[in-house]
Amino acid sequence: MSKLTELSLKERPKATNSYVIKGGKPLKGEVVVQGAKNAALPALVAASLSDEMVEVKNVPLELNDVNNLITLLREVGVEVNSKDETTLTVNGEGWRSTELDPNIASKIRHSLLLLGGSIAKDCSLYLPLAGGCEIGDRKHDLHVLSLKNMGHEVIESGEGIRAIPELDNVNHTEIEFYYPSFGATLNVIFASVLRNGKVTSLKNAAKNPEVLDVIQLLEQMGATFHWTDENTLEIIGVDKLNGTSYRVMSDRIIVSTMIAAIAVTKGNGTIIGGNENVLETEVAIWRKAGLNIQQKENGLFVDGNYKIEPVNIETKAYPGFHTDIQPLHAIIMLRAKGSSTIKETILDGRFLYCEELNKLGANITIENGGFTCVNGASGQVAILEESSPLMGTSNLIASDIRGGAAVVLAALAADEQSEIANVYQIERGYSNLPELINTLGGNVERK
Ligand SMILES: CC(=O)N[C@H]1[C@@H](OP(=O)(O)OP(=O)(O)OC[C@H]2O[C@@H](n3ccc(=O)[nH]c3=O)[C@H](O)[C@@H]2O)O[C@H](CO)[C@@H](O)[C@@H]1O
Ligand SMILES: C=C(OP(=O)(O)O)C(=O)O
Repeated sequence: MSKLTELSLKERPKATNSYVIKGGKPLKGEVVVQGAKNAALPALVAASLSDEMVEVKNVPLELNDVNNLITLLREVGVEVNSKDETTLTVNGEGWRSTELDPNIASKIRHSLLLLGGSIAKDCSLYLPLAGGCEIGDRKHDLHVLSLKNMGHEVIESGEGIRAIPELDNVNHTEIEFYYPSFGATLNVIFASVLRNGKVTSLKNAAKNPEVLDVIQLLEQMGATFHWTDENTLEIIGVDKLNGTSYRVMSDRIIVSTMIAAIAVTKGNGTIIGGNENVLETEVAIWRKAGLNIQQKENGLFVDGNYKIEPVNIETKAYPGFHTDIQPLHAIIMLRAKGSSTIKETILDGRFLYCEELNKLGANITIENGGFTCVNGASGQVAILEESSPLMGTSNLIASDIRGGAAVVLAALAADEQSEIANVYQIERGYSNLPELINTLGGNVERK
């Protein structure tokens, strides 16, 4: 078993600054997607709640966010080792009270989950403000209020959050969310699973596939959950969690990325590991738009060589249209005959990528939608009109993970060459986007 040391991290290939994309070719063939970042990150925190070794398989180990979380877990005393290219072993016996390094904690959103983790392990934690994609005001009030409701001390300052477990105060707790926050649901779960004999009831819990994946891992570790109605999750605390081995689900956002890549280049191919059960709303919309998408035994087959009709969408909590997938949907709509709209109701800053698409010749305007987003900011609508064929350009910028990936896909559909900078953002969520695209016959080079 090799240890992921600082040295081995330094020995990783030199960071890529930009991608050079030569467009104009239909993507064809078969491609395999990696494990889901947004399931793997919480799975690693869940695994750290046991004092025994938990093996987590199908972890996208090359991702910047995964490496940052591993560093933070080690800072709090958790032992994390690599077993092979996609498997980590985690042992949480050494959890200790810590103040986390702001340089790392502030780079990722899911550093927030260490709050629930540390409380579960009866350790105090100072967490500098979490980061992640800059896609609007990303609030954390539900995280803080829930932990306080459970009886713990949580002190906020402008720079960070300090959580101090008060396990003697803990009793049965009822919590209700005004919105099914993904991260806050996980924090409630983590802070509750080890409260032996105590029940936490969470109304309006997030039920997205990544949360259900983590629940499945925790059940395998001996945790007890019960859905008392469609949206209320009861967590019945146990006194210990055992070691196990678990495989993280495939990344449904990368599956969607490859669907959009095939669609915008009018190609066809199979995305191995694709499962329409976790993309029901999105796949139904894309079929309505005209894509031929078929579930096969080994994945999703997509034929993009059809006329695309405009379809209007609105992002919503699962099972609604996923906000992370709307930039990829926009790429499919670039081919539509007629205008379409995207209403973003969850995060107010998610349309930065549209400016980059316009540099390639797209015809998108952003309007104030006259509604309020989940985070309280005023909401926007993107209006996508038909445009002339796209033309490559060299001054593209990746603003965030999914917006950045969307711009790469648009450049694939453009004539001539493009270059996109700031791909660190893309590589927080896609370790091998150029390789995935090149496997299908595309041409994306790292620079
Ligand atoms: C690492 C990870 O898995 N990130 C995903 C997760 O982020 P994250 O866990 O941050 O997303 P949430 O579901 O918590 O947030 C969604 C919305 O709720 C608001 N909110 C959230 C918490 C809170 O305490 N108060 C509050 O108002 C946020 O500002 C945002 O407007 O879900 C997002 C929404 O599907 C995705 O875009 C991210 O890819
Ligand atoms: C927004 C995302 O991630 P994060 O919450 O980590 O910024 C994402 O995965 O698209």
